Amino acid sequence: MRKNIVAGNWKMNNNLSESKALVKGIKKAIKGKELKNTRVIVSPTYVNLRAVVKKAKKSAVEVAAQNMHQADSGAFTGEISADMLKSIGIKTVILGHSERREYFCETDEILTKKVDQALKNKLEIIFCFGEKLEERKNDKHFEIVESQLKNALFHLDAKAWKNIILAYEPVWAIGTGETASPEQAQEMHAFIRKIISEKYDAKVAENVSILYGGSVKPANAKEIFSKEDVDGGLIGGASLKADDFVALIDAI
Ligand SMILES: O=C(CO)COP(=O)(O)O
Repeated sequence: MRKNIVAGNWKMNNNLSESKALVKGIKKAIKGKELKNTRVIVSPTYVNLRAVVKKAKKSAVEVAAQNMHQADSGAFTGEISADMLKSIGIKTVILGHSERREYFCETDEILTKKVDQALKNKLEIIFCFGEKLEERKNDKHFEIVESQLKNALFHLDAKAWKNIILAYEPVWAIGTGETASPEQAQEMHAFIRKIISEKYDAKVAENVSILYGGSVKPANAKEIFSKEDVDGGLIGGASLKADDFVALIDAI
C-alpha cells in the first residue's frame, strides 16, 4: 500500500540555528502521535543537512536533500554528489523542482541523468514536475506533465519505481497563494496514475505516492489531501513554522 507523505521543502530558508530549532519543534510536536501510514520529511539546504539529520535522530522525521549533481565526483565547483549525501545519512533527494528547472536551467535531459545517478546510489527520489500558467491556460497541462514524466522517468524499469515519489507542483500555484482546487489536483493525479498504469501496470501506478505542491496551508490541506489520488503534499512556505507543518501532518 502506498504511503502518505508530508514533506517540507525549506528552499533557501533557515540558517543553522533556525534549522535546528525547526526540526526540534517538529520532532517534539509529533512525538507520541500516531502517524499511521504517514511519512514526515524535511528538506533543509545542503549546509544544514548534517545538523538536521543529527537532530532528527530517534524520531519519525526523515531528511531529504533539495538537489544533487548527476556526476560521481570531479571538477564541478559548488556542486554536491549522491555519495556525499549518502555519507551524511541522507536517503532521499528532491529532483526537478520547478525553481531548479527555471533558474538553474535543469532540462529533462539533465534530470534523466540525475534520476539515474540517484537510483544508482540507492537514493529515493521526490520527483517534481508541473505546468506553467500559460500552459494551463492553453489547455496543455496534461500534455506537459506527461512529457515531463516520460522524458525523465519512463526509461526506468518497474522495480525502480519503488524508489520514486512524485510531486505534482503546478508552477502557477507555487508561493503565489493560489492553490489548484482539490478537483484540479485530483484530476491531474488520476491522470498521472493512468499514464503510469498504461506504461507499466496497475500495481506500479497504485503503489506510487503522488504529492501535491503549491500553496498548501493548514486552511486548505484537509480538502486537498482528502482526494483519492492525493497522497500528501510537498510544502514550501507552510513548512517553515513547526505549528503550521504539524497542522498539515494532522490534516492527512
Ligand atoms: O514549491 C513548493 C514545494 O516544493 C511549494 O511552495 P509553497 O508551498 O510555498 O507554494
